[in-house]
Amino acid sequence: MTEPAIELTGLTKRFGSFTAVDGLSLSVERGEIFGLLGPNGSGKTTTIDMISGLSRPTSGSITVLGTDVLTDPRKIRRSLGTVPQENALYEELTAEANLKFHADLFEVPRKGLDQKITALLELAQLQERRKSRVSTFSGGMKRRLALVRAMLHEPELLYFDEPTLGVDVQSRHDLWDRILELKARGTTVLITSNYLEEANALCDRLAIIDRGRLVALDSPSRLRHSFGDTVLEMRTHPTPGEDIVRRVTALPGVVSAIASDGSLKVTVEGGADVTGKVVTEVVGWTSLQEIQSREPSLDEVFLSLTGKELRE
Ligand SMILES: Nc1ncnc2c1ncn2[C@@H]1O[C@H](COP(=O)(O)OP(=O)(O)OP(=O)(O)O)[C@@H](O)[C@H]1O
Repeated sequence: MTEPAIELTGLTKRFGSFTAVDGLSLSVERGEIFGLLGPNGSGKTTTIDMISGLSRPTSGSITVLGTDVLTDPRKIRRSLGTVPQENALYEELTAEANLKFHADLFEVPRKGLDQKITALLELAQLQERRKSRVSTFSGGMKRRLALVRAMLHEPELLYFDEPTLGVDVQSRHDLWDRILELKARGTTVLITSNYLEEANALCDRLAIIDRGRLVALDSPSRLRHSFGDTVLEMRTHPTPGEDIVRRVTALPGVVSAIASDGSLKVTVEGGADVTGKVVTEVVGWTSLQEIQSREPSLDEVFLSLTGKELRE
């Protein structure tokens, strides 16, 4: 069996008496898109810095593509492509010059470089803008260029920090397609994101971390269903009081019930049977004007696990 792309065991980082990453153990399989999610300050960047060999753990171990990061951080940097949040492109240079500059930095052989740049600009859908200055690009175009620049030295593992932060909806979908294409070519992709819809659309598996600890790790769909099967959104008049919320919460199969502003949101497990009981209880106490049922969202799972919204 091939070893995982990344394996963290008991990874811990302390800054003085503050523990930023606290005994984190997980593995990222080769060829998957893996998302690291957590509220602000939960330890994502600190974890990535340790995986990239930029910062030393206080304790624990990290293996990347079979190599111990602590003994050979230079090797890791060569097998890792990184797309930082701020792109770090040279705005006054053309797209092509940016790629050539990076190729020199990573000692990419000159032979075949032009063809490689052409192929990457095609992947980024920027072939027509090869000779344009980056300062004339939209946010999405810059993000796509930064992505293919990180692929120049053909890394097996790509780290993408907040892939679509600050880009418009159309560009977001383009970027997602590019990332999925890289996965189809066999690249392992690690992303950090504050955007749950993105994590849902892209990731095979997600790790949710809070205060430096792993609180959940699974596929987006299994994470959603670990929280309940169905969310019932009910519009009522008047807003249900605490006593109704308590009664509904006590029903078998009810995971949670929250009342606010003329509505009651109930998460249930167990389908129509439970829904019927919830409705009977609610109509006994207040007037039910509308009911909708849907799948739980990742935001709700995240909130229930960490007590915080992901985007603050
Ligand atoms: N060099 C440092 N010295 C002291 N504390 C630090 C240092 N670097 C990070 N921290 C603290 O460690 C915690 C985790 O920070 P980190 O940047 O890893 O979080 P994050 O999950 O990446 O947050 P964000 O989503 O805001 O980028 C924070 O409380 C931060 O203040």
